[in-house]
Amino acid sequence: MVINRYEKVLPSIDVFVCTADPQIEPPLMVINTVLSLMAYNYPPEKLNIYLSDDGGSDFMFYALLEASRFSAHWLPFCRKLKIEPKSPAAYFAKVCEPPNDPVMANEWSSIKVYFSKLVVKIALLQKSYEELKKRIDDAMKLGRISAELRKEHKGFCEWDLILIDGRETKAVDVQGQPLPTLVYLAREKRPQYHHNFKAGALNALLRVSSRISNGPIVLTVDCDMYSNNSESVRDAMCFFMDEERGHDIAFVQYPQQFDNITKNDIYSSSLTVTMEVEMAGLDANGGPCYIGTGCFHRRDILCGKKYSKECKIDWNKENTDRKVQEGADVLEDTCRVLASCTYEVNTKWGKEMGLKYGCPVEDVITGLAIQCRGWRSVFYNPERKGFLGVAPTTLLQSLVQHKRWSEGDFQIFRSRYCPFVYGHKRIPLKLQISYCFFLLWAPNCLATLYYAAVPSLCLLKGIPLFPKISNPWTLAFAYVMIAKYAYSLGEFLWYGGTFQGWWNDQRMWVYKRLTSYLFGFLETIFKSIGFAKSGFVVTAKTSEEDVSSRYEKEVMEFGAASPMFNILATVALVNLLGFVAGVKRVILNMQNEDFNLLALQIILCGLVVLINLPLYQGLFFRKDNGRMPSSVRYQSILVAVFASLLAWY
Ligand SMILES: O=c1ccn([C@@H]2O[C@H](COP(=O)(O)OP(=O)(O)O[C@H]3O[C@H](CO)[C@@H](O)[C@H](O)[C@H]3O)[C@@H](O)[C@H]2O)c(=O)[nH]1
Ligand SMILES: [Mn+2]
Repeated sequence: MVINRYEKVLPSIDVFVCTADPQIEPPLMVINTVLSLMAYNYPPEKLNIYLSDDGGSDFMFYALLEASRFSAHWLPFCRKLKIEPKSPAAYFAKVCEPPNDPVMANEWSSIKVYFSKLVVKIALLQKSYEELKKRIDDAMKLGRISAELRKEHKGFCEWDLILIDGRETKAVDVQGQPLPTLVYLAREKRPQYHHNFKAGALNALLRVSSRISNGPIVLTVDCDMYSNNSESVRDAMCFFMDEERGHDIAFVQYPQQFDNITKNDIYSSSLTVTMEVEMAGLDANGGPCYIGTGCFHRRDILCGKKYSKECKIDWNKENTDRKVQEGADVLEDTCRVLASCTYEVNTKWGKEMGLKYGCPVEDVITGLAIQCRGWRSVFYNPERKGFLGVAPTTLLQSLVQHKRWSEGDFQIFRSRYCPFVYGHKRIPLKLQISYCFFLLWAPNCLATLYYAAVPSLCLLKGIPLFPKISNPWTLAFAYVMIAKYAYSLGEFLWYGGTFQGWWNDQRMWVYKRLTSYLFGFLETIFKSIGFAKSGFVVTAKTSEEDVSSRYEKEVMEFGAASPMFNILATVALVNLLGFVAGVKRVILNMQNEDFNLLALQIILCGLVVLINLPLYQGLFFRKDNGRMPSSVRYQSILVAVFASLLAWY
């Protein structure tokens, strides 16, 4: 293996973790991610972990401080027991019994006690912190860490960031082995400067890390995506350090996979087919897109370097060139400037350097630009999953997430980065087309909207839209439909899904098109004429107890009112009315042509009704808090009845 030959010259790596909001991304989850990354099987002096906290929360800082202390116990423990995964929460959730060996068992128990205490401590603190915050006017910003805790570390008062300086001799764990460097960064923000969400955070990290450790390889991870495989760094290095084919590789992308998927995956959030089939397809057509998390980059390329035949890297040189000499205090001063909100004004950051600004999917557009500069990317999907994250656990969260994605993707299509224009002669045609498979999600809503509404409305009046069922051309329709769905079912089952899971996936296919893509489409149009501003709605990673218990039971969660639900409920009701009217018409006029004329339409309507069963249940039959809010119920009944009456006359 390349990696063994290169052990001495392994490049150092800077791992970037982003978090934005301590309320919906609990610090405890974030530090578990950080700890799992610190425990990579990689020389610790070459491993540097950076946490960007866009929430700028004292509380997150405190949790990270605790994590840095805990790591001195946790890392030796991981080494000794060779455990996997190396996120303490994920590990202890899976392994409830100590090992058989009595000495090991002792250690196991004591570390578990330490960790449980840490969990309780942080949980209690967060609880009192949140209570405090609630009581005190938010604007006063008084809800903070107690004075006693503040005295513990100067980072609470000053702008301090290096929690563990791997270069220092005292940065060792309880066994005397070196610890990886750990850095906390809360970049400066001011209302008059756009902070550019995650892209801005990653660019600040790129600059700051270049002063502190300057690793030639950078890994970006979302705060919920803990490392599930401690070999990932070494595996990725094999691609970059390959003597024959490594020189033009810009990034190695792992799939996004999740820890909290239920058996039948009610919101279709496992993205199995996307990750296993579509990403692999992109890989075969020229390289996967960058999807934000679980991705190893070469720093210079991420910062804008163009490809040329001569740029072979010498990993021997790479390592000695990059050593940083300054002491921690000087470094912190330099870094403060680099992370200030004015630093990027009139620079190329966000345009030609680093991650691109102004697009809700900063990752995809940045990856596309890198590929267009002549670089290759690699998709790597090992058997033991590399990263595991938290998938949305309510219908609305899932729809909102897809709105951001489809909107961002469509925005790329309409921008100067459109693969057919910008990618012309830069990337292969097949890759341009593959990109558009995703970039054109949003306008896809129009066809689905038509098929979900018009045939059922026409059915009310008995207007036929499709060929007669006795017409031989119907066979062509039938063939396409049956082949398509049989194929998709086969694909789904092949990758370990269940039949019910596939059915749920079909439902989400319809729902995403009727809401997420529609809103994404409209917002892109509004934005281009200056009516809307870009945002980034962070996906929640926790939920209330009854919500998560419904998620476990795979009961669809509606709960809050949202215009998205209004659309779904109205379409479902129109189809129900259309279906009933169609069936009635056929039964009443048995002898005449009606059946022959309307059969296909009735089948389509019937399928839409069938797929909407959980929605009718939420509208009319459920009593729990997750049912459809009554405002949505009344409004959608009103609109559906009105539309049906219009269609009737
Ligand atoms: O202003 C912000 C907003 C978000 N984030 C972080 O960005 C990450 C992704 O946010 P999340 O709400 O989890 O979005 P997802 O839809 O789950 O993210 C997917 O889609 C994003 C692009 O839309 C990519 O950036 C992500 O890597 C990818 O996992 C999280 O770690 C956030 O903490 C920030 O650091 N600053
Ligand atoms: Mn996420």
